Amino acid sequence: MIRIESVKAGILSIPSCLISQGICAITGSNGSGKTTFLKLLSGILTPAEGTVCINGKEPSDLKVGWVGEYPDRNMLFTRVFDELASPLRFVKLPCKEIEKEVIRCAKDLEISHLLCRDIHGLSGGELVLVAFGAALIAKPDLLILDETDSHLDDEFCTHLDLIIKKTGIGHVVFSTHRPERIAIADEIITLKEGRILRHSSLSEKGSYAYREYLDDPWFWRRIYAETTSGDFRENP
Ligand SMILES: Nc1ncnc2c1ncn2[C@@H]1O[C@H](COP(=O)(O)OP(=O)(O)OP(=O)(O)O)[C@@H](O)[C@H]1O
Repeated sequence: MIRIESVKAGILSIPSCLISQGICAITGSNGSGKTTFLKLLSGILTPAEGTVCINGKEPSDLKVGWVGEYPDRNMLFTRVFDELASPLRFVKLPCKEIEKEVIRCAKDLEISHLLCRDIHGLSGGELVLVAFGAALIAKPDLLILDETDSHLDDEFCTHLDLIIKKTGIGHVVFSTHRPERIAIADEIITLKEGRILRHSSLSEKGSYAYREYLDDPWFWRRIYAETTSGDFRENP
């Protein structure tokens, strides 16, 4: 559970907010505070007032994975293998174990063929997968995706969604400008000028009759199930 109480941080002003375990989408127009909100959850930004508590701990005490819109800007190594291995090398895991974990991670993400490649020659989608792998390999308590889907096509997003669903990470929080991406979310927070305009949850099934469909996760799951062979069919 993520618990935000009486927080003021940058543009954000949030009296109270609870986010259950699962996948949470953050939406809102440009400059509404989405990245600031994600920075607050990750511990990159400390609130000027109030508290943020995730599973009973402060964000700085958690393992957080972060994948941004331009993942190569945060990559430290040239070879894909080394980038994936870096979080494990930093915690001084034995070499044999690191190699095993990197190979497993690459296989899960279907990027084994990229392990020996230079990151500078990768496509945007491939870069996202490598950044995603480097975030996942450390088994984070919280995975944050900041507009990671901005430059990805639908098929690629579906691939990422299935991986996200399989990770079993307690909290995944992502920001997006693409309404259909809400299909994967269990909760949606819509920000406006640093305030929470709406906070919807899948557990409120049937409560959307008078709301805008674009904010309704059930609406997008139904569309998703009707238009793909994805594995969210059981939900709508
Ligand atoms: N370090 C900072 N110093 C001053 N203002 C900031 C800082 N970081 C963000 N802001 C401002 O806070 C507001 C919200 O920014 P933020 O990046 O959180 O919005 P966003 O919803 O992610 O926007 P976008 O969709 O355009 O990426 C913006 O007006 C931005 O200029």
